[in-house]
Amino acid sequence: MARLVYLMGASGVGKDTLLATARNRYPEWLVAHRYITRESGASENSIALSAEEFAVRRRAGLFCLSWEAHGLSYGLGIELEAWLGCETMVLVNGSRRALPDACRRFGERLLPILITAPEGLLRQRLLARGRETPEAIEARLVRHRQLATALPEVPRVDNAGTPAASLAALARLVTARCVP
Ligand SMILES: Nc1ncnc2c1ncn2[C@@H]1O[C@H](COP(=O)(O)OP(=O)(O)O)[C@@H](O)[C@H]1O
Ligand SMILES: O=P(O)(O)OC[C@H]1O[C@H](OP(=O)(O)OP(=O)(O)O)[C@H](O)[C@@H]1O
Repeated sequence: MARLVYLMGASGVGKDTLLATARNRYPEWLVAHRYITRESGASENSIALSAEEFAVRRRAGLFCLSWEAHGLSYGLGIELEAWLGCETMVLVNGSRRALPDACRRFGERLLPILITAPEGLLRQRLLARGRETPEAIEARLVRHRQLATALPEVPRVDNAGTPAASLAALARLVTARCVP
């Protein structure tokens, strides 16, 4: 069965970096791009849309999943469902708050995984990434604190170490849950 590996975790925890590492090591894993109402950052490969463009596409049903966070809109395109239809494994950078919608849309094909790192490291990484202002970074950490103890039942990958170590942990999880 095709699976949608749905990575979640605080902003700055390293989801996009892990996806880029995965894409490099496992070209057969399809990493889906996101549509976001901001420019793409260096550690990701997202498609920038204006708020108006995003709204038009949402109304037209072009997103299989969309959510709002940090004053921005995020969407995953319906193309992803065609990819799943080809019995491929698809990986996405998702939202914890959008997980119930993802479960409804993808059912048993969904494999949710929480990426974790201590808050001090998140702040350090967000500051080093330099995409947001210090105020916006603090707001992201506040959102994270509200969600820090959420989803105790979801399998986790600790990303306090190297991307290579996290990729190995992710691959073990995916193999255990997805390979018959
Ligand atoms: N395992 C890691 N070790 C050190 N730095 C990392 C690691 N993972 C990510 N980073 C760095 O942390 C910052 C945030 O990572 P990013 O992948 O953009 O996070 P997210 O997609 O979860 O917001 C980036 O500058 C990235 O280079
Ligand atoms: O419901 P939450 O789990 O808090 O997630 C909210 C959003 O925040 C993160 O995006 P962000 O713009 O920070 O970019 P990122 O994906 O690079 O972190 C994450 O990827 C989600 O899109």
